[in-house]
Order: sequence, then C-alpha cells, then structure tokens
Amino acid sequence: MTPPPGAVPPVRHPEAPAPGEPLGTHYEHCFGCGGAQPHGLQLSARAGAGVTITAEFTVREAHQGAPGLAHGGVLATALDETLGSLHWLLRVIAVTGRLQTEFLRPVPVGTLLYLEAEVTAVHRRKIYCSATGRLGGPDGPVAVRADALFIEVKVDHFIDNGRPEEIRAAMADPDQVKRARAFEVNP
Ligand SMILES: CCCCCCCC(=O)SCCNC(=O)CCNC(=O)[C@H](O)C(C)(C)COP(=O)(O)OP(=O)(O)OC[C@H]1O[C@@H](n2cnc3c(N)ncnc32)[C@H](O)[C@@H]1OP(=O)(O)O
Repeated sequence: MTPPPGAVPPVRHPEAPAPGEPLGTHYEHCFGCGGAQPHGLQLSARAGAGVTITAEFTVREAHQGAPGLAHGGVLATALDETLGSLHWLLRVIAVTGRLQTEFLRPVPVGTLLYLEAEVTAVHRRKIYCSATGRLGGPDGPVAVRADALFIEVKVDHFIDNGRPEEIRAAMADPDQVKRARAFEVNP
C-alpha cells in the first residue's frame, strides 16, 4: 500500500467536475450508489478540491450485521464506492485491486456516515488512495478508514467480463450520458 519510488502526485483532469458538484450515480444498479437497489447504500458523492471526494451514506436496517449496528462489509462497500468515485476527477477507469480497512468505532443504524477520500499517488496504472468515514458529519469522530490500490483498466474489462444481459442492457440505454457512465467508471 506504500507508493513505490517513482510514484507521482495525482493530476486533476481539467474537465473534472467542479468542487462541490454532485457526481450522481454512475450506474443505477450499483449497490454502492444506484437508485434501483432498494437495499443498496445509495451513497451520494461530491467532487472536492484537488483529487478529493466527499460522500454521505445513511445506515439503514437492511445494512445491519449485529443488532442495530452496521455490517463491516457494508462499511467497506461505502469506503470502496467513495474511493472508486475519485477516478471521476482523474478521468480514468480503474477497479479496486486492494482495499485495507480499519474499523475504529461501531456505526449504529440511523447514523449518517460522512466520507472523505483522496488520491495520494499514481504509479503507472496503479492509483494509491485513502478514505475516512466519520460519524454524523465532517466534525464527527472517525469510525472507519481505508487505504486502497486501484488499477487502471480499459473499458473492455467490463465488456469482456460482465454478464451479457447487463452489458447489453447498459449499452442499449437510450440516455447517452447514462450509457457512457455505466462503463467509464467501474460498476
Ligand atoms: C464511481 C465508481 C465506484 C465503484 C466502486 C467499486 C469499485 C470496485 O469494487 S471494482 C470491483 C472489484 N475489483 C475487481 O473486480 C478487480 C478484479 N481484478 C482484476 O480484474 C485484475 O486483477 C486487475 C484488472 C485489477 C489487474 O489485472 P491486470 O490488468 O492484468 O494487471 P497487471 O498487469 O497484473 O498489474 C498491473 C499493475 O498493478 C499491480 N497489481 C495488480 N493487481 C494488484 C493487487 N491486487 N494488489 C497489488 N498490486 C496489484 C501489478 O503488480 C502491476 O504493477 P506494476 O505496474 O508495478 O508492474
């Protein structure tokens, strides 16, 4: 998870969404951010300054692991989704190669988890990034954090590996923007 010698700082793409701009869902069936997933996280992310993102997700009953508490895997999903959204700012397609999570405090149902993520370094196709999730808002205590390594891929990664039904449906979407977003950022 430590960037190797020769890694460089990330460069924000000149056409990246402006700081404060909501990113919207990249794919409506995404478990992390899609509106068509009733039990999904429905996480909403916004572009930040530089190569940073903020996001919010409210823990619901469907997300429990222990009574009244969020499942750790759901919290890891929230971190993964927020980290994945960073690639909108680099304008590259990338998938999670490694995700190392730390769970510091339990997260009760009903909690708003406020997430912040940043790309720290880039080395060839490898993108190093980290994220934190705070209870209640930007000033709340840190409950979860993650370091991650994303690997840049071509769009063929999804087209070649995704189940044909969903690939066909996404490609047939009459909304050109939705069609592009389904593939240009990882589902
Ligand atoms: C807005 C969007 C939000 C979305 C959030 C959700 C994001 C996700 O969850 S994506 C889904 C989960 N991830 C996946 O399914 C990925 C599955 N893995 C794969 O497809 C492949 O292993 C893949 C593409 C990551 C790498 O394969 P490949 O393209 O052959 O890479 P390869 O040539 O071996 O490696 C490239 C470099 O990355 C490194 N690397 C690759 N995988 C890893 C890994 N897991 N850990 C560490 N390093 C790795 C290699 O060492 C190599 O480094 P170097 O350039 O220094 O030699």
